[in-house]
Amino acid sequence: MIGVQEAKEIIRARIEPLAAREVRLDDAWGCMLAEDCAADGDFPPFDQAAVDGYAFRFADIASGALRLAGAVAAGSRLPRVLEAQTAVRIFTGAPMPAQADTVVMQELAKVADGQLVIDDRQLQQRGNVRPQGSDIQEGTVAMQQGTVLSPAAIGFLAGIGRSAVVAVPRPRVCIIVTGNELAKPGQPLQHGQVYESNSYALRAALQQLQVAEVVVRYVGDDLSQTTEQLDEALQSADVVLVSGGISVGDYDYVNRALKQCEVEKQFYKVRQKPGKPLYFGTKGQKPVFGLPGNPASVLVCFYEYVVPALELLTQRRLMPEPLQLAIASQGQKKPGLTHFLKGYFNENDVQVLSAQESYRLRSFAVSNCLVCLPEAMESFNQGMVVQVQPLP
Ligand SMILES: Nc1nc2c(c(=O)[nH]1)N[C@H]1C(S)=C(S)[C@@H](COP(=O)(O)OP(=O)(O)OC[C@H]3O[C@@H](n4cnc5c(N)ncnc54)[C@H](O)[C@@H]3O)O[C@H]1N2
Ligand code: MOO
Repeated sequence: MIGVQEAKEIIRARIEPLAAREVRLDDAWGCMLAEDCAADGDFPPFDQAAVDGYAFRFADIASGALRLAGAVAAGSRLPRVLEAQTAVRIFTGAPMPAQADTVVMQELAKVADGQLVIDDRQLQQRGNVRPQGSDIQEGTVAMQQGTVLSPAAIGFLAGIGRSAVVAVPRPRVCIIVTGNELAKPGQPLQHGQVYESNSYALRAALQQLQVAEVVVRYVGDDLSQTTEQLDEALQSADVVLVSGGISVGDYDYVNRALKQCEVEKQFYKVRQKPGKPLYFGTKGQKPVFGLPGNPASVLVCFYEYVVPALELLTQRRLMPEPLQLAIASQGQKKPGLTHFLKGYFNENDVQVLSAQESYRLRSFAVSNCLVCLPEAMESFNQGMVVQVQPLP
């Protein structure tokens, strides 16, 4: 059995960032750009009217009245040339006619007897025009490698005509839920059954981090079923999480299925509570976690080991920074295992919650952090400073 730090170091050493690939813009939100994106043209692609009003040549105002001659709507594809001493009706986003260089807002102008009367003292040449290339010019870097694509970044890239980018993709995570005793929430329970909750907690935790695409598969306590589902998951997912079946019981088939699927064991069992029978292996580059099935063990192992793995795969920081805080109560602890306790912290201290057993989520459900008590510790006193991992 290995210690927590050693387990974390093995994960750090074995996981490589996901290879960048072409990602459709529709799927690229939250992904990290792996290329500099240069603009293929000028944007805006032509001089545009910035308001609804009238376009004309500024110099013509000095030479007398402007006659209204036609209109240009947004989307108009017919190139137009402005004749001398004329103005055209124009609308926001419409292409400026050649020769026109200024737009007056319709609220500050009127047309009388076919002639434009301007009442805008502030108006200057090129006023109310968005010049071609004023947002970005052809060949310039629109967005740099390493940028995490926000909704606005996705919109910006779409606006310069990109439909795909080379990016570190969102990992596809497959959760395999094992257990004959599991019933779906919402269905009546038979004797001996419990409600299946691990896939719900894991899916929600992954949704909250917004880094992964999640698929859930269910298997009974059966070696061939487990092997078959694991095999398919290894082919379609970037990360495989198995819930339960990793301990030493007669119906715990996950270890054998992992061997049959030629997953290379990197470690099994960690000196920690909860989650002692945690398994980590790799198939090629793909990480596989066997998460001990007790609901609190699954989630503790997710936050302590799977999230760091996702951070390595996606090259993004996902967990909040750990804190050092004074503990608000005293208590005992068995030496020889690192304990991860469900806690609640505020700016002053951290409270260790009751109901720490790994079969129950009651305290976890209202906690905001995990309190990490080191292996050698035997007891803790009020005021002792401990490491606290805030939950996302
Ligand atoms: N002889 C030993 N027995 C056990 C040991 C041990 O070292 N020696 N370790 C214990 C520890 S610690 C844990 S944690 C569990 C881990 O066991 P498994 O990973 O094989 O998990 P299961 O046996 O399948 O389930 C454990 C427990 O959790 C419930 N469970 C499982 N899946 C779900 C789910 N999706 N939703 C809700 N609840 C679930 C399951 O019904 C069991 O009660 O092993 C101990 N035993
Ligand atoms: O470690 Mo198990 O996770 O105690 O229940």
